[in-house]
Amino acid sequence: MGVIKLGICQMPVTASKEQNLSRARQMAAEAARAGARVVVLPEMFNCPYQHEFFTRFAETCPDGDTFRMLTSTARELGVYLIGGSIPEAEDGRTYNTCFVYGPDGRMLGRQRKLHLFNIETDDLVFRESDTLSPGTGPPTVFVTPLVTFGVAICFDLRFPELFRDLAARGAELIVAPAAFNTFTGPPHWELLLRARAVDNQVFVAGAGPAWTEDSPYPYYGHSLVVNPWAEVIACAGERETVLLAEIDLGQVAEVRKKLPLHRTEKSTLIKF
Ligand SMILES: O=C(O)CCC(=O)C(=O)O
Repeated sequence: MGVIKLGICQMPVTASKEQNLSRARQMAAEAARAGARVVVLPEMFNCPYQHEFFTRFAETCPDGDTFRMLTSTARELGVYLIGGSIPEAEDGRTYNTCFVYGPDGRMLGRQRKLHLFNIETDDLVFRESDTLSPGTGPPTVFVTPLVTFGVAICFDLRFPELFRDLAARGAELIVAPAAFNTFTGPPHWELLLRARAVDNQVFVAGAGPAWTEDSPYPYYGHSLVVNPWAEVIACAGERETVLLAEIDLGQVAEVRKKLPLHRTEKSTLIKF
């Protein structure tokens, strides 16, 4: 059980795809220079979180500038690159998809967002399902020589059964590329990440875009890494930053030994 360094690129997202790709690459390089072996980008890192951009910026795997950037960055830096998410076009639909690359630049797999973010409050109205389609099928667990991890995208954080499933299938780390906002972020973001960590006794890492004065969306930032005891071990503010965290994977077994939640007998149903 090793200790790995994780780097989260809390980057600004602009209306220029080219600029977003180059910033993602630069920040991933900064994380790798600081020793990160696993680098994470935020949700919709190549595209503003707005409907008109989802279809306009969508790419079909494996062709497109974003795929080329992700594969060459992972290979040149020799890192596992968890490519946040991008709008992915397939069969006339658009998905919110995370593509994951190994240190040799090979794509290891993809994870589509399973639960679409629909919200209607006084502060924020947004319906992802107006333009995007949800992923289907069981979520992927990525088994690598470094770490076994799963990916859940943003709103997926609100569905504990997804995290339980990933943990039950061996994930020691669950990475959540996200784009929380300044309304639901303050009351819910840290709470959700810590809750998913304490439920499942895993590391949880959330990666959001940075807030800027001219952000096209009220990004919350505050990328966060939580250990299996639900303690925050690294936390960003709202601004652009590369957030680094040392992840001691031995803590997963340690915490599970101290508090064996998932080995207890199923409770007996008593009928009165
Ligand atoms: O769940 C929330 O409050 C935010 C979710 C979100 O922004 C997203 O899924 O993109």
